[in-house]
Amino acid sequence: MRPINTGEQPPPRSLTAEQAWRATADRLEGCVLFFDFDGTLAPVRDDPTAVEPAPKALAAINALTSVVQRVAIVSARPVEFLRDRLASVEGVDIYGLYGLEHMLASGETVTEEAALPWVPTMAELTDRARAELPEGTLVEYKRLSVALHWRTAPHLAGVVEQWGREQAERLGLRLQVGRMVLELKPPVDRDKGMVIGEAVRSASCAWYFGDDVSDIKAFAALRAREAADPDFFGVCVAVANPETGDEVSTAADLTIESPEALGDFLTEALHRLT
Ligand SMILES: O=P(O)(O)OC[C@H]1O[C@H](O[C@H]2O[C@H](CO)[C@@H](O)[C@H](O)[C@H]2O)[C@H](O)[C@@H](O)[C@@H]1O
Repeated sequence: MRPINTGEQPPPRSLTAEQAWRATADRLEGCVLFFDFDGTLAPVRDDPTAVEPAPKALAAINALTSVVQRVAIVSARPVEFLRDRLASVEGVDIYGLYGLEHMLASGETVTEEAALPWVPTMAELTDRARAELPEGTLVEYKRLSVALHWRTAPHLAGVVEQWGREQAERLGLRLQVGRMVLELKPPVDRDKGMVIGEAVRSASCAWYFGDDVSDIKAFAALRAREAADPDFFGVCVAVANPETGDEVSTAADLTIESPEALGDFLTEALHRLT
């Protein structure tokens, strides 16, 4: 299947973790750490409701919140889900549904107004998907988007993709591919790249950790910020997996083997930065 919404792939550059942490140490007060959730912080599971962040990564993030200026999660999941999974971490900002939702410091969740008229469409689409798609498809309703999963029935990939494309055409929705999933979203201009582009305007340094093609736009936003301001230091980190192939790693500066290995990497980072 042809990838959708992958964004521009920036050229790779040569950077070691050691060099990256050293440059970060010089800019700690203006440094933001961004993390994707599924496949990055949380190991992939068959059941999307059963995932939990890797404990070591979570513990390191908790400690890092008082070392850098800001830590934020940027995910396709709803804010409510992320808030529940990250309940043990204090001081983390949350952007959900590709930035259609975000959580304020007060704890209140704000939804992008342009997306609200699409709530009924998503509910109807969910009902239709559950009625029409073959058994084995997992339909995940997320209020402002619908994810169609085939992880436990890989043979259904083609049928589900075809159905999703037809519905997107019929309803005027946008598509986002992911790891054994196709997501239908409102036609509202909001993606991880836009979230990052806005969030790093006043930062002097930022890291983005991601595993999937939707994260490449976030990488591109860091590259763009760096191109506009040579003093800004951005680091793109891929969390490897066999499903996405090397598309994300190719666009990244550094690659980490798994969410569990991310825990080790962040623990090491804590030692380097404190
Ligand atoms: O932006 P992310 O935080 O990376 O979210 C992307 C999608 O993650 C979830 O699906 C993926 O993880 C599931 C649980 O491990 C797995 O079963 C599924 O195959 C993966 O695609 C989530 O369920 C989706 O809604 C997100 O779009």
